[in-house]
Amino acid sequence: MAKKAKKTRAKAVKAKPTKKPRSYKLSKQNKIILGSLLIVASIFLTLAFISFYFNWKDDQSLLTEFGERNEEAKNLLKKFGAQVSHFFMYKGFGLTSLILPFLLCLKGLYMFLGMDQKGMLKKWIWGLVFMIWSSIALGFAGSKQPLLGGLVGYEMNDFLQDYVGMIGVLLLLLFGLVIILVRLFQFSPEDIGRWFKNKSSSLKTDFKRSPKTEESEAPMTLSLEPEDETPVIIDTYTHKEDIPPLVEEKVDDFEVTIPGEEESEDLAMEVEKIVEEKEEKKNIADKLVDDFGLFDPTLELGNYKFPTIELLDQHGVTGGITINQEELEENKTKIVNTLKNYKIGIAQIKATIGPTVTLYEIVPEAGVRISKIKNLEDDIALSLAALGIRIIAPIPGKGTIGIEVPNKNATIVSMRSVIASTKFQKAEMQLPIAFGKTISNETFVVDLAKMPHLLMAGATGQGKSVGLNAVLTSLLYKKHPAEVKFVLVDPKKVELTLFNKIERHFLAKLPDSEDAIITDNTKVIHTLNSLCIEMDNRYELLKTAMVRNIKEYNDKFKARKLNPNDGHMFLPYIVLVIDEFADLIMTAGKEVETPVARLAQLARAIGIHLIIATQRPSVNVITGIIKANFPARIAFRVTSKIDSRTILDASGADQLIGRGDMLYTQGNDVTRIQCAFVDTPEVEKITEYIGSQRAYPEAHQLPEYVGEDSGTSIDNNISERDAKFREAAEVIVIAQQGSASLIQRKLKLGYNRAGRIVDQLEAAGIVGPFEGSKARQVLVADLVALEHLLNNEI
Ligand SMILES: Nc1ncnc2c1ncn2[C@@H]1O[C@H](COP(=O)(O)OP(=O)(O)OP(=O)(O)O)[C@@H](O)[C@H]1O
Repeated sequence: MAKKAKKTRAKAVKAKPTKKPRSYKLSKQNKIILGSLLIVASIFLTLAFISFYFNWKDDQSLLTEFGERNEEAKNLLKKFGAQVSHFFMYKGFGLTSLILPFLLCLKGLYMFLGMDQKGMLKKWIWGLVFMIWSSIALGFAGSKQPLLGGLVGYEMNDFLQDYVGMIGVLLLLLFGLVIILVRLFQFSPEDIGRWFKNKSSSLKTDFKRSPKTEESEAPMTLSLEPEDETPVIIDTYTHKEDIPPLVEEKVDDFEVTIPGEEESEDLAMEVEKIVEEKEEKKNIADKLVDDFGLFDPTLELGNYKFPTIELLDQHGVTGGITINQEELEENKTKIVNTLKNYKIGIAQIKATIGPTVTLYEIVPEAGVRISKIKNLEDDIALSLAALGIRIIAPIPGKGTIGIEVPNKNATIVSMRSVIASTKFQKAEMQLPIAFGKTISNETFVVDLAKMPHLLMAGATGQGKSVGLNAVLTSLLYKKHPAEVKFVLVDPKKVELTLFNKIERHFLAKLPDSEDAIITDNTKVIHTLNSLCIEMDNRYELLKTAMVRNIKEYNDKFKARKLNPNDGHMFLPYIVLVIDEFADLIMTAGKEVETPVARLAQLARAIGIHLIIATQRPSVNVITGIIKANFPARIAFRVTSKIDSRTILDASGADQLIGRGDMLYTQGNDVTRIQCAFVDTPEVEKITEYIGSQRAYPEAHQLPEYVGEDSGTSIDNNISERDAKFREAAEVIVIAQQGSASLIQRKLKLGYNRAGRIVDQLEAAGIVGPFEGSKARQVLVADLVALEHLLNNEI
């Protein structure tokens, strides 16, 4: 109420005719009087100051005896002059105090002549700045002459010298000079050029001017007046008789000087300098960033602590790989001898020791065929009496042949060592993953966002689950809950359950589902379709933001260039992990394959990345379309060469030794890596550590997906009816035509779903049975009857 009353009062005030503000403008006469007073004062001060400069020592003693009439001051303006000058020159600004009477005189002249005083305040401000600057400059130049810079100049100079020294003061003064030249005198390098140009051209015209032209044409001179902000005036009058008398008050913006009789030949043209309008360089986004800083997505869980390295265990021996010299020598001799038996000479041999295998690089003698060595793989394996020998002939980009021989004592690469490695800690990647260590014992870190999806395969018990845990652990150690969300699909129901603890931090789920970790096949289909919707939504957001990928989008959002009121938000990466993909394909087939393929094809730019693991890498599981969209693949040990080819498009995975020994490819090169080992208790500790911290109110919500399969076929189960059942019934009853295509059109549904609804309508007794090409009969006459029927059902 009070507000309302206030508003009406405000309106009433508004409605009143606005009072004219009182004008404090001086009359012309008063302006002349005040102007002359200022001019007189300025002359008085100038004379007093100049006279003080020469007589100040003599008049010093009189300053305290102002009332004494017998004492006479030497100052031209006597005692008063001496007092005032002492105040301004001695105690004030020294010689530069003369600027003060100059400014007074300027103001007085403007008033006296009734000139437009626009810009006068600016002149005063800059005049005073100039006075202070020159007082310091004079104080600096002549510190022994107190009257040069006055007390102000002396003290300020002294103060500055204490802090920045002599050179510092000099530099500051130079900088001040530049400011004054630019702001007060509007000085710019072009001005000098223009001034010289004008000078020379006016000289030229002076010389060239003939008496005839003088009569007919008035010469134009350009003069630059920096201070005035009035537009350019071009005086184009050619005859002095034509010049109309100008009333000064009326032409506020113009300064026109009417030339006298003898000046008519030099009719001046003033060119006003145009002062560029100030450009507003900062837009709203920059201002918001200035005020609030960049948007910080992690702010909601600002106190979130990343898991510590102590949560991970040091497996196996500490202090890296131990080199067994004997083993090395033995293997070398065996390789050399075996090759010698087949008449292959070796020019050079070099060993690189890795955690599980040692790579022997050989350079064969000239003329040896590479294929010959490749064919000896089994023979070499036999002579070395070892499993898991792999021959790489030639090693890409090296021109040597590699023979990988497993070490007798494999070293476990613990997750702790790879997480603690500088390479991982300093990785500037969007989704960094530390897989393990390469054969040359380097930590292998890749960016999942660049892969952009990962296919993982390997026979049972070879390290897939550990590999998945390594991937998830890497992300947990590097990413804030606001930056990444996991969608975990685990048909085995046991592998990923530990991650339940971080549901409200890191997991994403469907709106109405209880468990964040998906174990049931129909839910998987819903989730995959929901992710497709999320993908489409995100593309829409990217389109409106006019960016090409999630990184650019988030950067733009952080820079506050996207308005949350328009639906924009910070987009976390979504990592979809599917364990036992074969199992899903076997049970759900196309319904799983289609959304997975769609996501794999399109989701890379909007930050949804897929990791799919399978035990059975057969072609009906890893179909062509999936394979084509998963360039990054990992193969743990598989049982056959065919499986190896299915995953890697190359053999080799069948030669691995298991227990985390894996091959990674992201295109052509295949890298052998020992996967980092992270045990279940470690994962438990990490998830507990994260889970015990403050979390979001709920897991990240994926968009709702209403499956076309909702509802069951013919049985009349009310609770399982499609959400659109009632609407569809109404459409059918109104149209009195029982066809699925009508429902499809009116309710914008898919064919399958519409068909299922018709089945449910039949079960409910609303439409009759299927009648071939004819539409079904509608058994309910009108909406009232329909209402009655449906209410009775309940
Ligand atoms: N990187 C590794 N380093 C050392 N040992 C490993 C590594 N990865 C796996 N292992 C060993 O192999 C065992 C089986 O690994 P894991 O459970 O990951 O196999 P899997 O491929 O997931 O099997 P399944 O498909 O049957 O679930 C582990 O218990 C562990 O002892």
